Amino acid sequence: MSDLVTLLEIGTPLVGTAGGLGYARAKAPAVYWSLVGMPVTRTRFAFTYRTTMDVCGLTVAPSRLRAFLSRTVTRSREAQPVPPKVRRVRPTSTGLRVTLRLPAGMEPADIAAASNRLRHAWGVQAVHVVEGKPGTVEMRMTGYDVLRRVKMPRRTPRRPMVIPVARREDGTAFVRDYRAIPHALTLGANQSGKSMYQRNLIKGLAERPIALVGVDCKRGVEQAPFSPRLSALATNPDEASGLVDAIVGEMEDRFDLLKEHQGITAGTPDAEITSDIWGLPADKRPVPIVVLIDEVAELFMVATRKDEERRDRMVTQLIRIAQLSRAVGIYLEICGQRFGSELGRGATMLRAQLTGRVVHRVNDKQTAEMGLGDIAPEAVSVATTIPPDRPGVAVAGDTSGGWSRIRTPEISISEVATVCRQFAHLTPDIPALATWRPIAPAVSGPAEGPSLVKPKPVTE
Ligand SMILES: Nc1ncnc2c1ncn2[C@@H]1O[C@H](COP(=O)(O)OP(=O)(O)OP(=O)(O)O)[C@@H](O)[C@H]1O
Repeated sequence: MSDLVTLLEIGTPLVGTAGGLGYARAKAPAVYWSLVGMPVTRTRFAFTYRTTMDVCGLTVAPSRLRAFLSRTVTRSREAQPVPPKVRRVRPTSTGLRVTLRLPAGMEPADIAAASNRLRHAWGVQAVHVVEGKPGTVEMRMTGYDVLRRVKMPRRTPRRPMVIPVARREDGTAFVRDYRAIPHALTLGANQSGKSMYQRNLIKGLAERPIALVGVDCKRGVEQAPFSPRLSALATNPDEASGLVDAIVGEMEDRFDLLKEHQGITAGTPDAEITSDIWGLPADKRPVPIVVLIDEVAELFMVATRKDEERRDRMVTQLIRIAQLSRAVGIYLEICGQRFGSELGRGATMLRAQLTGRVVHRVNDKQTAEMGLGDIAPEAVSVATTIPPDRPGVAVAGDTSGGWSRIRTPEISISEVATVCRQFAHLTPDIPALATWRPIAPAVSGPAEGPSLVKPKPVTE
């Protein structure tokens, strides 16, 4: 049987030129996988599954009934050890997905512990093990390094508040699901790929009926190109302070709206009382708002006592938003190089509310711990080993303690700016933000006009 596999492996390259196949494998790994790698791996898997699982210690002793049947029907003295039953094998554009039914006495961690041995046995790039329904696991094999040149999967979730941002190393899409994880933090050293991550996110958000608010204290160099799709943009800490106050105002208005609706529904039999905006009728529901804060440390910097007061006030307001705003559809997306107690009062309290974590390459273990230590401690060391020649690679942790390596597709700032212009008609008019004006600069100089605020009618 293994001869047949070897024949396939040797014979296939002989059909074309060996050099040509090597070239295809390096330059177009997805095409190579579909045409060559997948049929070879599938055959190899089918013919070697039982022996591979046996040598990897992934079998259990047969039940008494099986041993009895084996003795009486096949007349063999010894019944074979039993590997997990293969429920389903599904080829994908990046690998093979195999669903296994676990025999009694085996747990998903047993398969996960052997994933490196399995990868070598079947000659694939990686084997990831994901728990399924009780008693089942899915082995996700990838045929090539899907993080080398990233393309998003063709089929990604299409729910309004679920934004595909990057690809996981098991080939699936990494999504930002705002209703499941309202607030998130992205960390990383210089040139590690944080802005690329935000660009991918903004591109996905811009295409949906969601309000985007920017805070970019690098004078707006990252976010100003996206201004046709931003409901407001603050480009220095003073403006940011005013904008955060305006967002708190909007949050309070939305709570009043919810309360008012509860009053109406309380008197109406059969009407559902809701405690968040998603339970409101669509025509009454305010548009969700995502607040994108780039380089958060800038908001904490202080030079004078007056700055310190402003900083403390703004951080308190941000903590209030992070604690309360989920119910009213306001979400925070914060990005920075580090986010620890050294930033100042309130930093760790705010960080604790940002439960979505993505950590790019970092310069020290301490920064990785700031991002992942409290939610996925095993992932801390993984984040410290991201190589500098792979910008955009990051470790995404989730609140269940799980984590995965991800990478965003490369996209230029002008491509995202084009998408923002194309979808500018989705930029909603948010009353509380419409009253916000950038605070006049403290030092004399050309005053920045109120053009930073762009209320626009919603045309859906
Ligand atoms: N996913 C990716 N794939 C390929 N190249 C990437 C990816 N992400 C980032 N890069 C490249 O890495 C470089 C740094 O990316 P980016 O500007 O996003 O990093 P950053 O962390 O925001 O840096 P800084 O903190 O200095 O602003 C850029 O040249 C960018 O093109």
